[in-house]
Amino acid sequence: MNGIFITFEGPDGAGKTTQLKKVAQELQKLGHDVLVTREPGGTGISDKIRSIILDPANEEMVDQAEVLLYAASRAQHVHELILPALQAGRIVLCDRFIDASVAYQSYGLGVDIEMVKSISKFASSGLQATRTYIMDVPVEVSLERLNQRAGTGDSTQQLDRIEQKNVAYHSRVRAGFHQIAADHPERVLVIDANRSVDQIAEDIWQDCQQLLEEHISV
Ligand SMILES: Nc1ncnc2c1ncn2[C@@H]1O[C@H](COP(=O)(O)OP(=O)(O)OP(=O)(O)O)[C@@H](O)[C@H]1O
Ligand SMILES: Cc1cn([C@H]2C[C@H](O)[C@@H](COP(=O)(O)O)O2)c(=O)[nH]c1=O
Repeated sequence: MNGIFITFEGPDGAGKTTQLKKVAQELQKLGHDVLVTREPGGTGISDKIRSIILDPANEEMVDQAEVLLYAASRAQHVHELILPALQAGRIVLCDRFIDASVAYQSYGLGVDIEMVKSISKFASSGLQATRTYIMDVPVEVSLERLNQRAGTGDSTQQLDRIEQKNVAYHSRVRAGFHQIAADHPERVLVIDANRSVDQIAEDIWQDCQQLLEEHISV
């Protein structure tokens, strides 16, 4: 496969989308063919599944259904969109991927980690990111950012079913991301996201340039 697969992870409201867009702009300026996508979502079917998962009205959703719905969304996303893009040599920037299932469903909800990994591996046919940036901020900071964003009155930015969970849950998720980074130092870079947008972008872009040098022969 010729393309490069880069994922952005971290707690809700950490600033993933903001940074992903900046990286996409820089890459496009250099003439790279970039695909920006997200999980859950990215395809018609995956987006329909996303709306079921995140709907605050679905409060009775059991953990098993949650794991499988994320996996179903991922399966469609990987096979319909991501793999063809990578095969075509594109750079794929994805807002969340398998690490989110491990952090949220295993560390957050307590679902068996080997089960979550195994279901995710099946869904993605073993696809793994080349590089993952974990945006790390204290939970109070990320939740404050989300609350501020929700306060803008834009109905698409209201807190979803996962974002509405309590601080203890979000703290377990953050700790989960730290553990994932410790388990995969060759792939994962933890970024201090409790800084200005530009400072964070500078760190990520520096690493990205190195990644490009390693993966793209000129
Ligand atoms: N470094 C930063 N400092 C302060 N505010 C920020 C920073 N980065 C992003 N924000 C703001 O915080 C909010 C959340 O940012 P963003 O949507 O990028 O986060 P996210 O991690 O993608 O969120 P979600 O988990 O909902 O996808 C937005 O209102 C954004 O403008
Ligand atoms: C892929 C994936 C995501 N989640 C959670 C993380 C977030 O709370 C939402 C997605 O919303 P975002 O605004 O697009 O970040 O879903 C999860 O729990 N498990 C997953 O596998």
